[in-house]
Amino acid sequence: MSKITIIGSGNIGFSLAKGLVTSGQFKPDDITLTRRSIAALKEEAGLGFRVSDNNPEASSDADIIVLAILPQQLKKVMEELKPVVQPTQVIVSVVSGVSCADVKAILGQDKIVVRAMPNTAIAIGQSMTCIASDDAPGEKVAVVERLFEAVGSVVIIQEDLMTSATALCACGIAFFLRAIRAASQGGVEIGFHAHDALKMAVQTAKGAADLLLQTQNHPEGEIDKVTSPKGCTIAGLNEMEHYGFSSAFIKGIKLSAKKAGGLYND
Ligand SMILES: NC(=O)C1=CN([C@@H]2O[C@H](COP(=O)(O)OP(=O)(O)OC[C@H]3O[C@@H](n4cnc5c(N)ncnc54)[C@H](O)[C@@H]3O)[C@@H](O)[C@H]2O)C=CC1
Ligand SMILES: O=C(O)[C@@H]1CCC=N1
Repeated sequence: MSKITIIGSGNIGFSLAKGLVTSGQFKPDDITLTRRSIAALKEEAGLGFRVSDNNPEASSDADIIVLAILPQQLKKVMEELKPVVQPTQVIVSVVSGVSCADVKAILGQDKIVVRAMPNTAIAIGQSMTCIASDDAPGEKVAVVERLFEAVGSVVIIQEDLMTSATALCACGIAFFLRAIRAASQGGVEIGFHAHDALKMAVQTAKGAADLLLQTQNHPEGEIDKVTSPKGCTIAGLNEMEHYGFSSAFIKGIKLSAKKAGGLYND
């Protein structure tokens, strides 16, 4: 069983830790979570995770070190870790906009660095995680692939597509959540109590996603099955398109991708 240290128990770091335990492949005791203050790690400690406010100490005996801090916090943390990180350890960075070369520039060219871009559904084993490395595919990348397969789906991509993956998948979960909220707000306007409207919108979204996952059909093919001629679905869809629904989604994803690429030196 690997020992994992997650530097930065924030939204994604803690979600990853919870997902790994829920997967049954790790015990809380196998995972160390760090923050700048121990007092901020009360919830983590209560769940049985190891906790620390000392990044070098927490990383020294880990098989896998996950960097899960903000891009702006990374340089300082890497300087702290530099004296302890070994070439036998696998460093996984989930930090947006920071390349493997950026990490190696501080931690050393002999280090194994793999980038991973998960989303917060990792907490329930439903992440879409993209993985990239600037090294030739090998056993260490396979280790990271298996780690993230325990908590969702994995696609291995070229490193230059990592900011695009950030926008589509990591930011993307927020975009779909906002779409669900909008649907539920529409539901309230047409007569449902908020909690019913939300439940209906959530299950409808889940059904749409599962339909595509299970049939592998194209969304437009499934939409064609819903839009009866002269019917109410096509009327609603076209009204949304007149107001720029698809265009707004595409523009949002493009802006997120642009922003994701520039966060390290922000
Ligand atoms: N939130 C998300 O859905 C995703 C975030 N990411 C990336 O993950 C990274 C973290 O993002 P979030 O979790 O959203 O941010 P966050 O702010 O929730 O988490 C960062 C954590 O790092 C801790 N931290 C700060 N300085 C530290 C230090 N010196 N030592 C130890 N811990 C320290 C903070 O206390 C905080 O708990 C970012 O680089 C982001 O781009 C990647 C994929 C998804
Ligand atoms: O908003 C952000 O910058 C981070 C990266 C991807 C998801 N959250």
